[in-house]
Amino acid sequence: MKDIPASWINDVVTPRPADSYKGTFGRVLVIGGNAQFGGAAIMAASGAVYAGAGLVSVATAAVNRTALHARLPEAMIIPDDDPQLLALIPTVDVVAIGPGLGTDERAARLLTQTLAAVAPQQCLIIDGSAITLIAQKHLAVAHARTLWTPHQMEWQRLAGIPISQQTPQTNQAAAANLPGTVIVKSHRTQLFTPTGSYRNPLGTPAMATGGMGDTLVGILAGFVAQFGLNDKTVCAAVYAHSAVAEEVAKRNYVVLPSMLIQALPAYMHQVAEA
Ligand SMILES: NC(=O)C1=CN([C@@H]2O[C@H](COP(=O)(O)OP(=O)(O)OC[C@H]3O[C@@H](n4cnc5c(N)ncnc54)[C@H](O)[C@@H]3O)[C@@H](O)[C@H]2O)[C@@H](O)CC1
Ligand SMILES: Nc1ncnc2c1ncn2[C@@H]1O[C@H](COP(=O)(O)OP(=O)(O)O)[C@@H](O)[C@H]1O
Ligand SMILES: [Mg+2]
Repeated sequence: MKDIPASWINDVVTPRPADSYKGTFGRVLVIGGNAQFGGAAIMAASGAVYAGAGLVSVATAAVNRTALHARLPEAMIIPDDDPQLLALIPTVDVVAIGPGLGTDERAARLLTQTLAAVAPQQCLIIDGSAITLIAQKHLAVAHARTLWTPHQMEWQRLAGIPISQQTPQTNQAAAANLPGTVIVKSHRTQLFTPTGSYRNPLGTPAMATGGMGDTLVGILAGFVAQFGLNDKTVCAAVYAHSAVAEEVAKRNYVVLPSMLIQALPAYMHQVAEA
């Protein structure tokens, strides 16, 4: 397992072409946020918008509409029980499901519908409650372009490896049984792609606050939407999330997701101009 090279973020985040428009930078759909966890969907969508995704939509419980619009007017919203959602899914580049989704029957239905509707060329990010549901209900996922983002407890549920036995070796063996890339989040996150394994050398305990993983989902979605799905882009997104947090933590005891999101465009500018 090798550390993500510091140079990769510079390879990925480069100046934008002059003859571009919002369509150049991809479409993201975040599916999540029940009545209890609406903030998770807002943080994920914000991560995608502030990372530079061209267009971001959120399918969430209707009760979250006002809060989402007030916090993030750049995002479009569709109630998660709207039949039009199934027609929206094939129109995006990245579908990210799970932040704040919950694990009730309504959430399970949304998840199975989404898994069935995603097309092979689309990137699917599976996070949070969606991972817990897949583990609980033994749902089959065969989508090759999947990014899994479990924290250690979600990984225990999904892979069956107790947290105390999660090593690069055991994690790699379990990741090989899943399609796509697995990002096992911890204070030093590990990534297992079909072709390599990487460790994130960055991150700070100032990041240990609710919503930090939801934010990573958005940044991953924004990076993949703009820069394409490959190991370098995925590693760069994980690296950028922690690099921005380390920067903000130089002046702050705790880094809230909203602080990280706010600081992200300046960090990407600095990287692109370097
Ligand atoms: N403001 C919001 O709306 C928030 C919503 N959230 C959503 O809440 C749902 C439940 O997720 P949770 O992760 O809170 O609950 P989970 O029950 O899935 O996981 C938390 C449990 O895992 C244990 N754990 C062990 N190692 C861990 C590690 N390295 N990192 C994290 N947990 C570890 C914790 O002690 C705890 O018992 C998800 O859909 C998530 O997206 C959370 O992101 C928190 C913020
Ligand atoms: N002590 C720490 N050091 C470095 N990174 C951390 C630390 N604690 C949490 N993180 C990062 O914060 C994120 C937490 O994700 P997760 O537990 O899914 O949060 P949530 O579901 O509340 O949004 C992960 O990216 C993890 O790597
Ligand atoms: Mg999480």
